[in-house]
Amino acid sequence: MEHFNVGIIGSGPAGLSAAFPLQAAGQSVVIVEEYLWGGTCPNYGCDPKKVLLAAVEAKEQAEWMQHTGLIGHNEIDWPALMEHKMAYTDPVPARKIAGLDDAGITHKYGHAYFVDEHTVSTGTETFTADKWIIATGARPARLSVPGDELLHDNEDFLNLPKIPEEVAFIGAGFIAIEFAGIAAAAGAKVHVVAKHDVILREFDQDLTQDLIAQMESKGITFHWNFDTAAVEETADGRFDIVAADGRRVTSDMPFIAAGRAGNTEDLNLDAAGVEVAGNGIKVMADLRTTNPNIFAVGDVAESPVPKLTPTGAYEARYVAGLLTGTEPEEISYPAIPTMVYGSPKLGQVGMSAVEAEAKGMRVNSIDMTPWLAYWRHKEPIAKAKVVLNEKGVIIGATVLSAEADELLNYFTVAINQKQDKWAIKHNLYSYPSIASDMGFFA
Ligand SMILES: Cc1cc2nc3c(=O)[nH]c(=O)nc-3n(C[C@H](O)[C@H](O)[C@H](O)COP(=O)(O)OP(=O)(O)OC[C@H]3O[C@@H](n4cnc5c(N)ncnc54)[C@H](O)[C@@H]3O)c2cc1C
Ligand SMILES: NC(=O)c1ccc[n+]([C@@H]2O[C@H](COP(=O)([O-])OP(=O)(O)OC[C@H]3O[C@@H](n4cnc5c(N)ncnc54)[C@H](O)[C@@H]3O)[C@@H](O)[C@H]2O)c1
Repeated sequence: MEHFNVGIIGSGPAGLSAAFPLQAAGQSVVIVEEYLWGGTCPNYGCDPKKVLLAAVEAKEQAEWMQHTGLIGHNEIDWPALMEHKMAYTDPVPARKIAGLDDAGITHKYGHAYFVDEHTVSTGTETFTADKWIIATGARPARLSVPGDELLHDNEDFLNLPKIPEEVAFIGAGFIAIEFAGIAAAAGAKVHVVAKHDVILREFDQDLTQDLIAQMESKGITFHWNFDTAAVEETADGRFDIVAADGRRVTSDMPFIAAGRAGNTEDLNLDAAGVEVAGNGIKVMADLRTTNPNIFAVGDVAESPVPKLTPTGAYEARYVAGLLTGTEPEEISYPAIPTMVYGSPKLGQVGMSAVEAEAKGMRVNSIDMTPWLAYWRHKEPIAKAKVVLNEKGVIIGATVLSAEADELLNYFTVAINQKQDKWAIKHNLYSYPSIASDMGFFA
């Protein structure tokens, strides 16, 4: 039986982000993966979504600029766009394995489960390690209603060979809003089936109203307060999502986008003394599980941060540092930007405007549509709400715009570096650009 200093279960952004620094620090490392090397984000999550979004963004920009220097109508050629996406995603697993080989990290393929607190098996091979890191990620949460098995998931959407004429997304969170925008731009008739009367409940509900209006203007239909009771196949081979009150949403392909559940069940955690809590694995302030020799990071860890690629990778690097003596006994997180890649994009970092207003703090609400960076594309909507403390230091920002992802990163740096308006103006940025407007916010 092979023995390692550290074993890692799962090769997503979290698992891989632990493996490399541990190996570089002289630890012997084994990493086990049961499906696609690289995990959710690069294979069937963030990255393929953003490849598809490139065509959506180009199409939208061209539409805004009709008769302002551009003429002619662009359409998304879905099969060609999918081929473009595959050219990015298909090589991912092999590239990840090559990276592990280059670093000399042992990698094993198979479903890993605990035999005891130091021993993990894939059924065909068994290894021991002094410490284990669980980085098994999450999967789509399912509905316990009749017909749930008829629903497709994020991986199916991101691999669709052709875009159906009519699609429906159950859920009103990140995935439903992002995929609805992509499907609508690709020519599908789109339904968003929302359990309540809000979307993206963790975001500014003033700006989500603008986002809803933008989505409706693209023909997306919202079905509010829709309590899904069943999914049924119709006589003509289509699918009905049926509400408890009898309403029906019919489409060619219904998708589930109702949150994610941590992959905890098939790990035989009891054998290792690891407890689950809520939607994942219970962790302490140093990301140790209830077994001090076993850690959990990323989507599967019930840590108090949004479940995103950067947060998972950050937790993994922290544990690697903790195990090699370079990190303290408690993790502390920097400001975490969250970004919904909708049409337009909506992102938030630091203190929200709602929280700031409740505390009587200063919030600058800014309409950026006349600003050069937005006006030149004729962007229909571009708004920011910026929270400043009593010293004029930016402590929070929410942005709604096609450019929100890049702008939010500058706010994130400003918040982490506690930049006041003088510090912000002390940076020189290429002009004119999204960044060169930073001085206007403080
Ligand atoms: C559609 C979609 C879009 C997203 N977009 C974004 C985005 O734009 N930005 C962002 O920051 N985040 C985004 N996310 C979230 C992001 O993908 C996750 O937060 C991130 O992948 C979590 O990394 P992880 O390593 O914890 O888990 P994962 O990436 O899920 O990796 C876990 C790995 O563990 C493997 N595994 C599980 N159980 C076992 C086992 N028993 N044995 C062996 N292997 C096992 C799995 O096969 C998987 O490869 C998106 C997610 C989805 C679904
Ligand atoms: N841009 C990004 O960073 C990004 C993009 C996609 C996914 N993600 C990650 O993946 C996670 C999963 O995305 P998601 O959109 O599935 O989840 P989510 O948590 O963002 O939203 C879940 C939605 O499903 C709804 N819902 C819950 N139970 C329901 C039910 N029984 N019937 C109908 N609706 C129900 C909720 O009201 C909510 O609107 C995100 O929370 C995020 O961590 C991130």
